Amino acid sequence: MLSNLITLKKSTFSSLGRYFSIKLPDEPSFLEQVGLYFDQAAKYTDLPQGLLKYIKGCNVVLSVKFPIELTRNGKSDLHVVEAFRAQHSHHKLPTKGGIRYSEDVCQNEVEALASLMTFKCACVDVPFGGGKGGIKINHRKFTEEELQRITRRFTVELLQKKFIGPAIDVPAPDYGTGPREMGWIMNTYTAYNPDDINGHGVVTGKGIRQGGIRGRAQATGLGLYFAVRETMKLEKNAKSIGLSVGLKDKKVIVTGLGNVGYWAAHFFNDLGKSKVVGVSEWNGAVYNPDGLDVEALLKYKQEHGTLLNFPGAQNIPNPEDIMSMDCDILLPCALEAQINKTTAPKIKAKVIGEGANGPCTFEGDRILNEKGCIIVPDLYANAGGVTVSYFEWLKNLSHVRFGRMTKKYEENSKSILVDKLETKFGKKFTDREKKLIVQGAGEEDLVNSGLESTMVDSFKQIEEIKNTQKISYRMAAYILSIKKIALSYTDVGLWP
Ligand SMILES: NC(=O)C1=CN([C@@H]2O[C@H](COP(=O)(O)OP(=O)(O)OC[C@H]3O[C@@H](n4cnc5c(N)ncnc54)[C@H](OP(=O)(O)O)[C@@H]3O)[C@@H](O)[C@H]2O)C=CC1
Ligand SMILES: O=C(O)CCC(=O)C(=O)O
Repeated sequence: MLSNLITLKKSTFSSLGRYFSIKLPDEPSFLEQVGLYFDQAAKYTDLPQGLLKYIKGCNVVLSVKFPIELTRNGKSDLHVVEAFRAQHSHHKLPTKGGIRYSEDVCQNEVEALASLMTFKCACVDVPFGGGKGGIKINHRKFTEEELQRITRRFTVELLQKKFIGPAIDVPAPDYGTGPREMGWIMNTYTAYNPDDINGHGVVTGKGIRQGGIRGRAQATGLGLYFAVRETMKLEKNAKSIGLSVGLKDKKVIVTGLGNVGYWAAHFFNDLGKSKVVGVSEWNGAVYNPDGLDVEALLKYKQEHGTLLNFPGAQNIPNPEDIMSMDCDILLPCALEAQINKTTAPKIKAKVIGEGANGPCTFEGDRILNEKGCIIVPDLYANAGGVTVSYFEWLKNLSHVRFGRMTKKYEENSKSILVDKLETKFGKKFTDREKKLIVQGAGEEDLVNSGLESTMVDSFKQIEEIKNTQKISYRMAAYILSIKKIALSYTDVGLWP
């Protein structure tokens, strides 16, 4: 079956599913928007048109419909579930990308998201092709048991079509999914493939007990923090938007207090010493110009199911309105197209850090650039998640936790060094100093350091192209990615 799919590259299997994503009035679809960015960037390369066309298009898309038995109001009936998985590029394998649960899921959306995954992985040197999947459901309307049956059934559909496996295609969390869903997928895969010793590597973003990695949950938010931190470190950037260098005391608004949004808010507060003044959710937003207590806000959301009426904050009933409130940095961390032709002119932020995929439409991006905003683009800014997913996959293939073989050895040898230094200089370190110097790196330390180094190195590569060509960060990131993907094809040539 896989060989069939591969020979039918560039075709799609969806005659059944809804094709188009939510179309804003007068704006192209999500997939067309990614195509427009790609075409704009491609003009800065001297790559042949045929190769560019191949890199741009989505290789294969699987569209399935399957039945689930549901009981509603005491009556049992079949409910038909629609789901998709797109593999945009096989220039590196496995393909990689999240699975989202949302009522807006459609073929156009998963293709757009899968292509962003290809460019994202290339941008930060993560050796995967791009993939993305989605189940068209409102996860809030199903019980945990029903969600489990839907997830496991979709996994079986993927298995039957050879669309999943540690060497083929490796899903991860996205909007509406998390470690729980990844655990169900892994358990279903390993039940059908008990002889696959690398079975745990079939998904990333799993819970730690299921073979997940410490630091994955935080990774996208932390990566977003590193990305914006690097951008605001540069004096020329800060000057161009009339702000001081750095993140300290900058007013931040976050849309979506989910996995990406919460951790981004946490790190901007904690590490950046910024002030989170506004946060939105799908059913409302809250604003406080003196700063919100992010940890208390998350607890409030978990207890009340809403952010509204959070003590000391002003309610903003329409979540979209939060984007036009006063702030320096806006972090869109919910769904795509939030910043568009209508909302972009009202935005007061000078810096946009794209935690979500595709939060700015092509027109929204044009308007913000015209206003002089700095946009740290999705394909770089939210790449922390897939970077740490790569580390998790490596952990699963090597069957050992990072740091397990080295931590104690490092501690012993550094203790000897500290003792020698104390004897030589006749002075003692304090217990705290000693602990800091001696402690060996554990899994989370190594993950965070690998993530920071990835985000810093990629920023330098993007910055160099930006300066040479005098273009936006988005264009520079696309050019960087397109050139890397092209090289992986031209290095080996075409076969057969
Ligand atoms: N998870 C990851 O590692 C990565 C995710 N991304 C992207 O980040 C974005 C968010 O993903 P993730 O954080 O994982 O998803 P989550 O499901 O964890 O969080 C999304 C949050 O957005 C809220 N929300 C929904 N609609 C709106 C709205 N109209 N306005 C404001 N908030 C809204 C949701 O509310 P509620 O909880 O009530 O549903 C939820 O809290 C997506 O675009 C995803 O593709 C990108 C890279 C990696
Ligand atoms: O962690 C991954 O594999 C992918 C995360 C993701 O879906 C994304 O970056 O959009």
